[in-house]
Amino acid sequence: MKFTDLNLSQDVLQAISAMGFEEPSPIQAKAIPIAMEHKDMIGQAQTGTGKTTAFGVPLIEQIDENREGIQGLVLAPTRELAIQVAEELNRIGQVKGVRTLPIYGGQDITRQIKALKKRPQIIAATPGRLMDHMKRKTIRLNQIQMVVLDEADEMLNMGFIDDIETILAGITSSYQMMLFSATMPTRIQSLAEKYMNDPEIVKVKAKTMTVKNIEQHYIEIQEKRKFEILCNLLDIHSPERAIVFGRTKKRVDELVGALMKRGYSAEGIHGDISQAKRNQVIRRFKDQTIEIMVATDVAARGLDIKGVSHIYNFDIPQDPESYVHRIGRTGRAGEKGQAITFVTPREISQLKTIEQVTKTKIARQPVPTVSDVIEENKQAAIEDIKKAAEKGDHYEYKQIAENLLEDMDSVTALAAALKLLTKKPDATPVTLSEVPPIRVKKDKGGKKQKRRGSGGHNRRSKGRSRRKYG
Ligand SMILES: Nc1ncnc2c1ncn2[C@@H]1O[C@H](COP(=O)(O)OP(=O)(O)OP(=O)(O)O)[C@@H](O)[C@H]1O
Ligand SMILES: [Mg+2]
Repeated sequence: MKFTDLNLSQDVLQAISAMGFEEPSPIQAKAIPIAMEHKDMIGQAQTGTGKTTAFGVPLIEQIDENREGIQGLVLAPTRELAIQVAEELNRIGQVKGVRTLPIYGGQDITRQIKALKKRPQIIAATPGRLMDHMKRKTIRLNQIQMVVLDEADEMLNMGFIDDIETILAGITSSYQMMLFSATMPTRIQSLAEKYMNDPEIVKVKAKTMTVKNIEQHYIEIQEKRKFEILCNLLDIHSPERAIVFGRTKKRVDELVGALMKRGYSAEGIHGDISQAKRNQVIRRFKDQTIEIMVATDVAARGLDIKGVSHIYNFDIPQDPESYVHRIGRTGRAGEKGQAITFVTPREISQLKTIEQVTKTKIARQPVPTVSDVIEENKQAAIEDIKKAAEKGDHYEYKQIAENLLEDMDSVTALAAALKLLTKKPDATPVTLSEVPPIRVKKDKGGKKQKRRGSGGHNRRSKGRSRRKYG
């Protein structure tokens, strides 16, 4: 199957080819023709398999670029995702001249109002900020023809459902609705169908919910040993880019501090960090100024960052869906990735639930020791020497080396040099607060505790909080 088989306009084909996509991914091949027939649909495919373009192409195709008014609306659960989706839609719409504006909390609203005057045809928004604009009448939803809920199961979860209903009720035109996610629990799917008109379910079937090119392991470990072991793993793996997921905002802050103390380049993202700072962290993570991003679940969904080679679940995720999305930040678009989850002895049943629901076997891995780290560092020192020897710019050391070898044999000299070159694990003392264990109790109706809030930030739960989001 080729993109040219999908009945697309020259403008969109040209944009897709400029994006470097050679052929449609399975979800794109399945979903695009159905969406182009103006049908409501629920699209489900694994993480990192191109769902954004699967809804982006039909969205752009159906926009009349010469008409005023917002015709397309994409809702996303976090600000970073709204920004990212807008970027991708702008790429797809580039040749056709379709403009998408991200609308999200934490950014100066007058700046957004100014940008809205340039008449984007699509907005990619977080619900909270969109509702602000609806109240101020700076965004009108009387021309909407297409609504997409990206991360639909999350958007229809307890924390967002009222906002979604308010937004949908504010749309006065008739529209096509598309829902996308890598996960779609049955409960949410039946709820979703209430908002849609006889939707087509478009699923890319796979044996497991998680992507097969992600190697998955867990390490059973006591709470207080987690940090040492994380450092050992980071030293052994030397990840290109890694995301470390922690359970709470405080946890994330403490982990960033502790990692920095040990000399790692890490920064954090969660809901209490200013949006400007959050955007900066993502930027610095993308350009590799920092190698480690520590995050709450605010970064679990949808984010597409090239070169994320490792995911560390410092704290086990609250539910199987969260696990799928967190580890799905690696192994995207056919790349390989590794995911490691720390499990305390009392959390083993939690791990079993994740394995059952995701139909995945997560292999147990022994706890890496300091001698594993030293072994790895020795190898690294040898590699460094080999590289330096190949480079050949050590002329001025040759005479000293020869002098040295008059006093001792070459093996002794080299062994001593290797010992000096081998990095010692950093043992700078750090302390982390204990986190309370997760509770997976359900309330009487079997529903999740209600989460409230907007734009993926400051989402406070009423009463007992069950799930802490950034
Ligand atoms: N047809 C294609 N050919 C090659 N690469 C593609 C194609 N479509 C999308 N991609 C790339 O694949 C990556 C993942 O795409 P995308 O973010 O849309 O995945 P997703 O299915 O939405 O994942 P998630 O469930 O995590 O949100 C992106 O970097 C995107 O540029
Ligand atoms: Mg996505």
